[in-house]
Amino acid sequence: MVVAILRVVSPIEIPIGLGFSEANWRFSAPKYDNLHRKKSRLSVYSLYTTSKYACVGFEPESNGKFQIRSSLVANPAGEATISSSEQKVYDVVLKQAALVKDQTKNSRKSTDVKPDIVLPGTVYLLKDAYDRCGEVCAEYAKTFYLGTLLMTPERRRAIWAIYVWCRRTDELVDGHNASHITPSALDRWEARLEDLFDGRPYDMFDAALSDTVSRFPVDIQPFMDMVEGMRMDLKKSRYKNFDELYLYCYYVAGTVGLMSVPVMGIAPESLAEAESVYNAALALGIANQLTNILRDVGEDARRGRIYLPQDELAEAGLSDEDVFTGQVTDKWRSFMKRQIKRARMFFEQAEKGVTELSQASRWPVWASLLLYRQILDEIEANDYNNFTKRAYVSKVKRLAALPLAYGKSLLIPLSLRSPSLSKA
Ligand SMILES: CC(C)=CCC/C(C)=C/CC/C(C)=C/CC/C(C)=C/[C@@H]1[C@@H](COP(=O)(O)OP(=O)(O)O)[C@]1(C)CC/C=C(\C)CC/C=C(\C)CCC=C(C)C
Repeated sequence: MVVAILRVVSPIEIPIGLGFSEANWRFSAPKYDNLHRKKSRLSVYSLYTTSKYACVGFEPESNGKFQIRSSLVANPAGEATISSSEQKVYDVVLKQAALVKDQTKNSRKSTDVKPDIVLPGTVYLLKDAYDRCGEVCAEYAKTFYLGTLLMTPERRRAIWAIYVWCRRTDELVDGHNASHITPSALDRWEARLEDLFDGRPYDMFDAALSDTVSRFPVDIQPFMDMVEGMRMDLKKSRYKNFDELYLYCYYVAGTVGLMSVPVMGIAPESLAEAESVYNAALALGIANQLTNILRDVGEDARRGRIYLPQDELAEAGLSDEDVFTGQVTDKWRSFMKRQIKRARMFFEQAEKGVTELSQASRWPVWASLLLYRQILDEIEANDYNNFTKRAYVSKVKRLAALPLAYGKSLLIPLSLRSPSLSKA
C-alpha cells in the first residue's frame, strides 16, 4: 500500500496530488540563503597515521568549545591535506551550523517550534500529511520509527517528513521506476524541492516537509545535494579514489545527517560547537553508506556497479574483473579489512557527536549507529564473502542493541564529561 503511494507520486509521472490542490498547501517557508559564510580554520590532527585517509578527533578551540574534525588525506609527500571533496562538504557543514547559531543568537531556543499556521482547513490536512509520513516511516524502517516515538511530537513528525522525502528521492534511482529515470526527471524533482522550500508544496508529503523547513533551521543545500547524488548515480558506476567515493557518500547519506540535526536539536547543556556536531552527523551518514556499500558489493556488481575506490583495488592487486568474478581470496580479504577499518573510523567519529544531541533524540541515533555498525562485524564473520552472502544482523543481536542504545542515550554530553577537551 505504502509502496504504491510512493510510486504514484514518483516524479516520472509528476503527481497531481493525492486529492490536494496546491492552493491548500501554501505555507511560508523562510529562505535560508545569503548566509554569512565564515571559512573557519580547518586545522586537523590525525589519530591514525597508518592509513592514507584518516579520521581525526576533537580539537580544543580558544573559545573553550571543541571541534570534531573530519577525515583527512595524505598527499604524496605524506603531509596531511584536506581533499577537495572534504572542503566542499565542510562548506555545507559550516553553512548549516551557522543557521543554528543564527537561531540561537536570535534567542530562540532550539526546542522552540513555531505554532501551527492556521489557515482554514489546513491544520487538519497538515496533521494527516504528517501522519502519512509516520506510516511510511513505520513501514520502511520500523526500529527507527519506534525510536522517533521518544522524541517530542514536533521533532518526531519533522523527522518523518524528512525521512519520506529522502526515501522518495532514493526510490527515484533505486525503486521500481528507476530504469525510466532521466536527468530531467531529477531536475523536475529538484524544482519541486525549491517550490516546497518556498512554501509551494506539490502534494501532502511535500506539504509536511514544507511545514518542517519553515519551523526548523534546515537549509536546502543538503537536500539539493542528495538529488545531486542521485544524478551521480545515474551517470557514474566507478569511483577513481576515496575522494570521489567520499563525495558520493556525502551526497546520498551524509546529507541525511545534516538535514536531521537541526530537527533533533543539540542538547542545551552541550559545550560543543554546532559545526562539531554537524561533522559527527556527516560522519554517521558516511559510515552508514560505506557499510551499505561493503555489504552490497556482490549485488551492485551484478548491476555492473562498483562503489569501491579503484586506486585501492589496484593497490591490492585487484581488478573490476575480480569483483565481478567474486572469489574471496587473500587479496580480497586484506582489501576488505582496510575498507572496514575506514568505515569504523567514521563510526567512531560519529559516536562523539551523538551525546551532544538533545537527550530525547539520542536513542534512535545510537540505535541506528550500533545496528548499522554490526553489519561490518557480520561481513568479517562471513570471512569477507560479500559477493554471495548478504551480511545480516540477527533479530536477537538487533534487539540486544536497543537497550544498549538506550543506556548510551542517558549519558551526559561528552563535551561536559571531558573538560580537557572543551577548555583550551
Ligand atoms: C535517527 C536517524 C537514523 C535519523 C535519520 C532519519 C532519516 C531522515 C533517514 C533517511 C534515510 C534515507 C531513506 C536515505 C536515502 C538515501 C539512502 C537509502 C541512504 C542509506 C541508508 C540506509 O538505506 P536503506 O534503508 O536502503 O538500508 P538497508 O538497505 O535497508 O539497510 C543509508 C545507508 C544512509 C542513511 C543515513 C543516515 C541514517 C544518517 C543518519 C545520521 C544522523 C541522523 C545524524 C545523527 C547525529 C549525530 C550528531 C551523529
